[in-house]
Amino acid sequence: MSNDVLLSFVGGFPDKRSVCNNVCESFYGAAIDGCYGLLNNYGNEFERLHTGRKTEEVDDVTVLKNGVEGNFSTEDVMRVAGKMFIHSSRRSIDLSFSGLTLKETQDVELALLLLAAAEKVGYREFEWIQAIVEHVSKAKKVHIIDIGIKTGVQWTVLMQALVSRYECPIEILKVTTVATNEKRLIEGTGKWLLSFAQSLGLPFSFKVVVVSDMLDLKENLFEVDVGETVAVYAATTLRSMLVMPNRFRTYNEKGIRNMVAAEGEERRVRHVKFDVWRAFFVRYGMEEILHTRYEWEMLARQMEGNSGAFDFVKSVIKIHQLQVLSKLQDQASTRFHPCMESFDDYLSELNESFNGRCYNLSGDKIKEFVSSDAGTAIQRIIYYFSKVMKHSLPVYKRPLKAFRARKKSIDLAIRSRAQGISLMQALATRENPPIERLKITAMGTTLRTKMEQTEFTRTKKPAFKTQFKKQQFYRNWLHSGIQMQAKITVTETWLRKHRHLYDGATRHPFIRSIRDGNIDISAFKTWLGQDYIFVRAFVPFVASVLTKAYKGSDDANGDVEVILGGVAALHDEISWFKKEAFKWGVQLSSIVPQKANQEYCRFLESLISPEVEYTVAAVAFWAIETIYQESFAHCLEDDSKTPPELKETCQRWGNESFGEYCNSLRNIVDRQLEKASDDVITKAEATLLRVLEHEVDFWNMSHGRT
Ligand SMILES: Cc1ncc(CN)c(N)n1
Repeated sequence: MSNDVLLSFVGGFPDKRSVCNNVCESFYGAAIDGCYGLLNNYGNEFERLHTGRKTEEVDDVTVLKNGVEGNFSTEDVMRVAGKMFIHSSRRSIDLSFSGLTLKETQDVELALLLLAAAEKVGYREFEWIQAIVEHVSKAKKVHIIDIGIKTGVQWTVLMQALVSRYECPIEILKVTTVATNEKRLIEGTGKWLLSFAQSLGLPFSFKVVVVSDMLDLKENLFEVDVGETVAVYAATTLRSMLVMPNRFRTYNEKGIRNMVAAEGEERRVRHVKFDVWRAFFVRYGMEEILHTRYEWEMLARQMEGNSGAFDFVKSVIKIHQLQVLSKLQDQASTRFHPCMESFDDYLSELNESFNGRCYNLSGDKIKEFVSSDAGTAIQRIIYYFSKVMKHSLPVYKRPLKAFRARKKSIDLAIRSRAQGISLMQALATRENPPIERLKITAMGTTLRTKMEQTEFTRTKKPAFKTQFKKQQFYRNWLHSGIQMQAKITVTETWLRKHRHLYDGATRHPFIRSIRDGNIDISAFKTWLGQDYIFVRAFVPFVASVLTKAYKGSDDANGDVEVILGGVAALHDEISWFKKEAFKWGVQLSSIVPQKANQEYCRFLESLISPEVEYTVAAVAFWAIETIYQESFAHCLEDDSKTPPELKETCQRWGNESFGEYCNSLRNIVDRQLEKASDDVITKAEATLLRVLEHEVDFWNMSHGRT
């Protein structure tokens, strides 16, 4: 098959792609992966579709029989089904007029079922991440080699799980990805992941290995350190290799042939039954995961709770098995390859492994399929697995969809806390477009109290394990609804959006010099004197906010009390400045306010005006206090080297109760913003930006910079 043909194969899904946009990208990609082996022999037909030549013949299934009456091979079945599948969104093909016999028609229908079911495999990504989570549960240094990273959103799930681990705190997560092109895009992914990891406090590193060709990949390109647990993830690789058939073949076919087809010396791997497939998956770096408790034990347990996840992961394997089977059947034509002689054994082993555990296909139904004489073995297995896959319920479907949604406001039904948290964090760190609101609706009748208690906040509990225990309740949950809302607040959105500026204000070199213990004391004294002047100007401003709160808020939420506390604390603060100035020999009465300070004080004064809305003034107040809180708290972190004589200063703003006070201010602000007009929200955001700029200027001034 030529490159072009493969390209045209990818391009053969235009309608569905345009409908589903990004959400379906992996979906169809996976379908392509999964069906590749089944479809890759039908290049001529796909080529015709792609190039526009003979497209009219699509409906003419008899043509596809190549005129060989009564000799409709598996290949023919898959070719017709593949074509119908691609065109199914445009128009249906009525097989009754195709010249196919009833049996041939049934075969095509079965194959169509398989293709339709294969679509579902796209959501496997998250299942595999979950498997990785299990696999690295004892590892302190985790190194993910992601061959073909995309948005990277799947790693947020892993990050969340790693930081939630109690027993075995994670030391570092490394992600290395491979790029042949799109390096810039990948670096963007890396930046985003880094900021996500930072938001979780997770040590993280991201590296891109650039190769001009996938075949150049060598182990030593990945800087694997001693003690690292490495997981290789290649969710999208196969798909991308469709446009590079030689690569695909190298990865795919050699493995298959070697394991199941080669004989004598050539045959290096001798496995039978499941081992064949396990070995096959080693080629994709998946064996370890699929072998673990997760695959064979934990997932089996889930099945008792009627989870579709089990079917789902299995189905991924089975799809690939089908590829092999179809190849084998083609190669051996009348009988299966020696290693597959026990094909019926294989089926009955499958039967055993599913029996009693598989939700929809347990017991009689399995027996019915597996032991019936209907059709050929391959038809039975196609039918069997397509049914299995039909019932798969990929639990991460919605979060993934939601993350990729370009909307600013997302409303979705979600079923577990783990997903909720990951999604929230992923959304919170998403830059384009910044999320404004996430509304989560949980449905249920049983476990109502449990659901109501579910906080969508960071948790120390391993979220992934509990998630599946709950699955047995899903069906009940769906009967009636209770609502929970986990909002992304306006302030959160702003801080995300203006992260750079915010970090500039809270991690300024002046602050870092305190934290690193190399502060120039004269700079500190400058700051002390200037800030005393600032705080004096701050008093009337805070008083004006208090007045506005009294007039402007319904006070049901105690705004006035919180702000009054702030006013009262300023009295103490001014006394502290005097004492501290005395200690450092700073003559407060002779301090002349510098330009940056003057401008900041003027800005404060402008906010005192009654024309400035309470909400706008409150935003400024919250931001001013919070920037100091975050800055000085940074100097008190465990690894800081803040000089002892400056600790008290840092404590003043960096202490926890000041932090709580800032949180109360933030709640006030968010409540106000919630009901504010667009105009006020716009003004408030502009005010926040101005505060951030003034703060940076203030640090610059103290630090001796202009
Ligand atoms: C410049 C400045 N910004 C904020 C704070 C904290 N009230 C302060 N004292 N000085």
